[in-house]
Amino acid sequence: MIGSNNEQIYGTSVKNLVQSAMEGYNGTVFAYGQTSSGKTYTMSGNEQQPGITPRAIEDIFKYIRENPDREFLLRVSYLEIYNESIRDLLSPESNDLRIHEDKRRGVYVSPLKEEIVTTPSQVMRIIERGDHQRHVSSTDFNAHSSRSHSIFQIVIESRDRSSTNGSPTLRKPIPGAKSSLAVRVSQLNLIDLAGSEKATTDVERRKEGAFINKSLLTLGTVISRLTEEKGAGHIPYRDSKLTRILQSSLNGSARVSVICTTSPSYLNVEESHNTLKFAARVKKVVTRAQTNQVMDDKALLEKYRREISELKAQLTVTVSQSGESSSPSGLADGANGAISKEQQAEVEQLLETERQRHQEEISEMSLARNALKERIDHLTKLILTSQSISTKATASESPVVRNTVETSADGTVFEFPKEVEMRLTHKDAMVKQLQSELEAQHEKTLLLTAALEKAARGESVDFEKTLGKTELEPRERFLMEKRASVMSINSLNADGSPTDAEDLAAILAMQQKNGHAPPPRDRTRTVSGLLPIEDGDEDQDESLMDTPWSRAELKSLRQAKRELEIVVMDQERKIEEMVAFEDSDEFRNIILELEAQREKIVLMEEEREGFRSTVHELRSTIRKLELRQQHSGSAGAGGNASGLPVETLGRIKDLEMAAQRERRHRLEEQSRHMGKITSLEAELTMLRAELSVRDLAGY
Ligand SMILES: Nc1ncnc2c1ncn2[C@@H]1O[C@H](COP(=O)(O)OP(=O)(O)OP(=O)(O)O)[C@@H](O)[C@H]1O
Repeated sequence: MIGSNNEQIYGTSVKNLVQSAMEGYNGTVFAYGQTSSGKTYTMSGNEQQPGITPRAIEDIFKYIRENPDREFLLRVSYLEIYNESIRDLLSPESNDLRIHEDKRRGVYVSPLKEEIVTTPSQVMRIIERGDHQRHVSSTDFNAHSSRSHSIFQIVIESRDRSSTNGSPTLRKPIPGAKSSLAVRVSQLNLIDLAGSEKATTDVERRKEGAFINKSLLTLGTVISRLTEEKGAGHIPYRDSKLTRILQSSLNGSARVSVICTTSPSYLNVEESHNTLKFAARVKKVVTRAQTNQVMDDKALLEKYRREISELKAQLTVTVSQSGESSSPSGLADGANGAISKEQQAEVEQLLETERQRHQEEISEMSLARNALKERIDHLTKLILTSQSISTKATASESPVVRNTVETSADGTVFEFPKEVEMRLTHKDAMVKQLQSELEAQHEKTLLLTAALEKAARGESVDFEKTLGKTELEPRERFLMEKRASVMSINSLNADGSPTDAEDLAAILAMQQKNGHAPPPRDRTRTVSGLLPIEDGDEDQDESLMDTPWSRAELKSLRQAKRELEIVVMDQERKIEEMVAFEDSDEFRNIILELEAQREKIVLMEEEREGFRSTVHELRSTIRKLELRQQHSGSAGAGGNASGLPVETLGRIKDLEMAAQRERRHRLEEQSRHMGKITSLEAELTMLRAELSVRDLAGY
């Protein structure tokens, strides 16, 4: 249709076919026409005008939503026929896949990769991935010409939900009634054929053209034979890979829709005429499509359903067994009557062995139970029902479980549950808070050091005030706050983040191996207390993701989280060590001694002051005596040069010498005290250095 829009084409030629495919009829849609006439535009379209493929996918999921009485399983594959060889576009390393034929399935190709899909966006991502692998090149007419035939196939399996009744194995099989558990399997093929051009200058293109022409020529012949009035004789399906693959669709058992595209250009009138002739022939092909009921175990849906019910039955058995295992053993009863001590010890030994065996059995069963649950969840997620699709849609709209989507360098799309990210952010905040508290503590230590240095220099320091400054909160409260911080981190662990004591122990062991300080002895107890192992944590994480989750990515997130926990523990340890050091007798003794020294210095200062005033007094006495002597000398009295009596002079000399001796003694004493303060200070510095080295080694 020239200039027609994709919505119109889909509505008139494809919508009903998709509906039939959902009801169990095979369906094939292909776009046929010369190069650059709009085949790819019709099949894929663009954002403004989505083509047949995205519209069909939307309708498939809409159908599932609107049919609550059936359950579905969707598988997709994407193939390409290039130069008469078949490649799997979802497994690009594949080369020339073989075509199989059997009575039941007819002619088919087994793709290397068939993906089970649960959302429309997942299907579109798969198509995008396959498109990157397609053979596209520039022709004389089209810069992005498809050089291959592409076949996007959706296998739709469905079954009546009432026939499963939630638990198919509980139903009694009705002898001979095969169809009671019948599954409908249909295929929807969406095919974008390559265009052909008559002439090209490029050798490679000429070879491609020959193959493309061969396939399309055979397609034309097959269609012609199918419409011959006398009834088809030999139909050359085998003459090309394309007709071979389409054999099941073209032989009348499927619904087929052919979209013929023509170029509006006058220059292409001949090709357009050929296309229209092809379209006219195709219109005459009569098909008698019928639904495909599958009764054997080839149907995946049936297989999954059966597997789920078997697993559920196993789970029930495991649960009841574990219940029995955990019930107390009857061995203890009646064994205590009149038995000897040895017998009693033997019974106790037996009980202990029995208890251990039960414990092991219980843990094995719980592992098996988790594995079963996981498999059931996985299979149930793959089976689509109207309810599961709506739940998915609601979940993706919900702001609480919205996922963070990231695309890696190779284009892989990862979806991270927002909750996991939030937990990590919380932990970051906690670690930051602890770090700032550590810094505050460090500042307090600096204040104390400065005060001690001042005291050592002989300056007066108000220790009460300094200590008051550094102890704004009582020590007990400080410790309690630390513990509260750590406990709130633990509670984050407990609310679903998976922790694994063994992994943690391995990380700690690695740290020790790398020469880092081992955790304190009682730390092992704290570790297990800090990191409780929650049964079913993994399940919980799995349940956070209703989209495919990269296990490796999850593992590295868990690892990062555990490393953060270790950092937090180390910080707690450092804080405790610091506080313990400040609480220690060693630290207190140093402070007391410094105080005593300071008091001694103050006393010495006072004494020195006393001496100074004595000397001053003596000097003034001497001065007075000298003046008096001068006065009496002028009055004619005899005596020595100073005019003072000899005893007085001797006494003054003695006093002066005693003062000198005392001064020397005080100075010596003072320097001795100073020496002691310096050595104490050195000792304190050494202790601090040792503490810092231990802290560093702790990282
Ligand atoms: N109905 C249409 N409306 C608007 N643009 C169209 C329409 N059909 C085709 N085009 C444009 O024409 C160009 C060629 O179309 P397209 O690539 O779909 O051709 P093709 O038949 O797939 O070619 P080839 O066989 O070489 O792959 C594209 O740029 C496409 O966007």
